[in-house]
Parts: sequence; structure tokens; C-alpha cells
Amino acid sequence: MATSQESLEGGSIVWIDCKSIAKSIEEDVRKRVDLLSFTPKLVSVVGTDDPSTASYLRSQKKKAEKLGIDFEIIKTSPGDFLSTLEKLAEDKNVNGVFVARPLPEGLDEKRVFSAVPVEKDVEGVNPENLGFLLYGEETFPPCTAEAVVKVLESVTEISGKKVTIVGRSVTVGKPLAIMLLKKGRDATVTVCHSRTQNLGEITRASDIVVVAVGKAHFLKRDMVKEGAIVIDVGINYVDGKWCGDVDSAVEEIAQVTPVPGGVGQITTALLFEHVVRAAERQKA
Ligand SMILES: Nc1nc2c(c(=O)[nH]1)N[C@@H](CN(C=O)c1ccc(C(=O)N[C@@H](CCC(=O)O)C(=O)O)cc1)CN2
Repeated sequence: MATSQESLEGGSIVWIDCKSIAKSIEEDVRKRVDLLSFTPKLVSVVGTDDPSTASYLRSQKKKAEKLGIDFEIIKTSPGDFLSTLEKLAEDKNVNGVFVARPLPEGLDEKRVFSAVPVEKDVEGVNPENLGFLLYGEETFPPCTAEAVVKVLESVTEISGKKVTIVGRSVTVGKPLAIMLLKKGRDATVTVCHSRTQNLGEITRASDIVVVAVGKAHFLKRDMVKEGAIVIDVGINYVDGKWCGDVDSAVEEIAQVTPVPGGVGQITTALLFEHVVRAAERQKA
């Protein structure tokens, strides 16, 4: 599923059409919400004034209204963070809990994300949900990693492909590697990071490159082979606008996911698919 337009040099830029993927997920969510006898509820807990977090929460609010899902933001102090999560865990009217990053100073991610009950962990960051991935159990996979898998499944046969993931975060790089290794997907995966030697050599030898480093325009044209598929997971706020981790020149030789309008909107659509899935499982 790709769209294309003329590049400056007369070649054709092939962007991967993420909008249709996000749209179809949202249509499915809307239908499933309407089948429930109650309105599902997502609560997002935030502990900082980080601007990109605020932007993401605004996107969540808009999407929740569009999908008919109740949405609440709870701003809490570091001292009350865990007790807030404990209350939400017990609240039968809350189906999904999202914990915004970055966490306030001094809070341990493992401790905080473990306080989100597995059955309400709609972002898939509870260590138990992450551990299930090792067994091929993807009840609540991390949304961004799942979004990348959906994009790849829409544009190519993953089996046997050489995939390089640049970035080894707990919520994207590492779980995505496990998900692509799963039987039935069968990719050959390399995970690179800030200490990797000869990164360009590795990425140039790859059929698929996934970039999730949080550095604007990080992946350059000379780091990608002609005809590769490049998934840009980055979402960086630079000079008042969003841009990705992939330099625009890469579009001249590879199929690329755009930013904005790429993986990010599929990620959010999947967050809400997890909310309605959590609600369906909790009502049963
Ligand atoms: N627990 C989490 N906390 C935060 C996340 C996250 O994914 N999980 N994201 C960061 C900020 N961020 C990415 O680093 C981010 C900022 C803004 C958006 C956003 O507006 N997304 C739009 C779509 C954008 C696009 O089309 O690409 C949307 O969702 O509609 C997403 C992520 C903050 N904390």
C-alpha cells in the first residue's frame, strides 16, 4: 500500500500510505465501541509539563472524541503518582491506563509501569506484557512496535527479509525485534544503537530499516540501499514543526513512511484499539 509523487529530480518518491491503515483501524474501533453496552474509558496520567507530551495528549483527546471513547487526563505529582495508578487499577469504570513519558524525576519506569494492571496496560509497557512477547503472546504489544509491524505487513513479505532496527528502547526497538522474529513473521533482525560500529554499512545491507532514535534527520541517503523500505518512527519537534529521524533525501531512493502522517497516527489508532479490546475483555 504505497502512494507516490514526483521527486525534484523527476524520480518518483514512494511514501507508504499510513493514513489508510490508521483509518481502517479507527473504523473498526468505532464499530466495536458502538457494540458495547457502556462507553469505554481511557485515563492518561501525566507528571510533567513536557511540550511533546502535551501535544500527544491533545491528539489522544481529539481521537477519543472521534471514536466515542471517554477520555480523562490526570496530572499528578511525583509523590502521588503510584497511588493514582493504584486507584485507577481498582476503578471499574476505567478500562485503559496510559502513563505519559517522561516520568517525573526520581520515579523508576519499571516500578511505575508495573503499577498499571496488565489488563488495563493499553500501551503495552507493563513488564509482564513485554515478557509475553517472548512467547509470541501479543495481547497488548507496545503500540509503536505494533504500528511498524502493521506497516511492514501492508507493503511487503517480512519473512526472510533483513531488517535493521536503529534504536534499542524498551518501548520500540527491543519489542519490535522480538515481534519481527516471531514465527510467521520470520525476519532476520539486527538491532543497532549508539555504540554500533559502521552503522551505515549495516543499514545499507538491509532490505528494511526502522529508525527510532529520536534524532531529527538521522538516517541519511548514503545509509540506505536503492529500493529499501524505511520506517521512520521518529517524531521530533524542530523549528515549530514535527519531523522524523529520516532525512528527506532518503525518499529519492526508498519507500519511506512520512512524518507527520506516518507511524505516529497508526500508533494512536492502535492505542484506542487496545482500549476497546481491554473494555471487551473486562466486560466478559
Ligand atoms: N507513554 C508515552 N508517552 C509519550 C509518548 C508515547 O508514545 N508514549 N510520546 C511522546 C511524544 N511523542 C513522541 O515522542 C509524540 C508527540 C506527538 C505525537 C502526535 O501528535 N501524534 C499524532 C500523529 C502525528 C503524526 O501524524 O505522525 C497523533 O497521535 O495523532 C505522538 C508522539 C510523549 N510521551
